[in-house]
Amino acid sequence: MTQIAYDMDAVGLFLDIDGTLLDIAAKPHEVVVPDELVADLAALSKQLDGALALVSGRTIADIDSLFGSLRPRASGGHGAELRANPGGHVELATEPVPDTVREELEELASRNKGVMVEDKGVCIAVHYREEPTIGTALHLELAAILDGLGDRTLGILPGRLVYEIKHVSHDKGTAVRAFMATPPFHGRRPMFIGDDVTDQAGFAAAQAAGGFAYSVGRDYPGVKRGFDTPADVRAWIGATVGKAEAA
Ligand SMILES: O=P(O)(O)OC[C@H]1O[C@H](O[C@H]2O[C@H](CO)[C@@H](O)[C@H](O)[C@H]2O)[C@H](O)[C@@H](O)[C@@H]1O
Repeated sequence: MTQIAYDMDAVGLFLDIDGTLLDIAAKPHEVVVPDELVADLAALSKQLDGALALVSGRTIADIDSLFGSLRPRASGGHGAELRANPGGHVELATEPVPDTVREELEELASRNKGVMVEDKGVCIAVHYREEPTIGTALHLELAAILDGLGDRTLGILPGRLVYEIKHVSHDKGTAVRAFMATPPFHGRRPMFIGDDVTDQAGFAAAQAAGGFAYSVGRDYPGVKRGFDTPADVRAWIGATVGKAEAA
């Protein structure tokens, strides 16, 4: 199901990855990126004069490892990394998470079965997909770690059976604003498509700039449910590209 009937010509498109473009997998490296999706994203980016960016909690290096030749405009690490031009320089908007935090998280994972730490440098994901029932207790432990270190620049962002330890100064909203300030996005209407709590800053930034927000598979206040599944998003991208090619 797709609820988007907007003329894409003047849009700057921001796409989340996990749960939006890609089906959720048991482990981060087990996601499947269809070849057709890579080709369709390249065609759609061209159709939008380059005004398409992937905006993810993953690092840009990880995005590149998944999307092969695409090397898209992108933000990684929840706004901490920005690549303004395809295949270009990756700018870091924040410092890496301090080693003291990293060490505490590794120690926590070592004594909690089912907790997996994904160290992304600028942020750290603490996954608990293998033990979904421990979410509340894990959040309390993470909050205690950050309180103990007294570092108010870091916060906890909940995602899909994951807590992201990240700098509070940057998120998907800061990434959208940074892209919208420069070509080829400047002067277009932002459209953000995402599925997760972590996408809410992106939804809000797009709407605040006079644009659109569409959710995938879940409802968020003030956001239109655009799609039921990532397969629907992929089909919509394919159809949008197809329509342009047929015109
Ligand atoms: O902002 P996104 O592009 O949606 O990325 C969010 C996080 O995605 C990955 O974790 C999530 O997807 C995994 C694969 O489906 C799944 O196994 C995990 O449970 C999810 O939390 C990624 O590992 C994180 O680094 C991203 O922040």
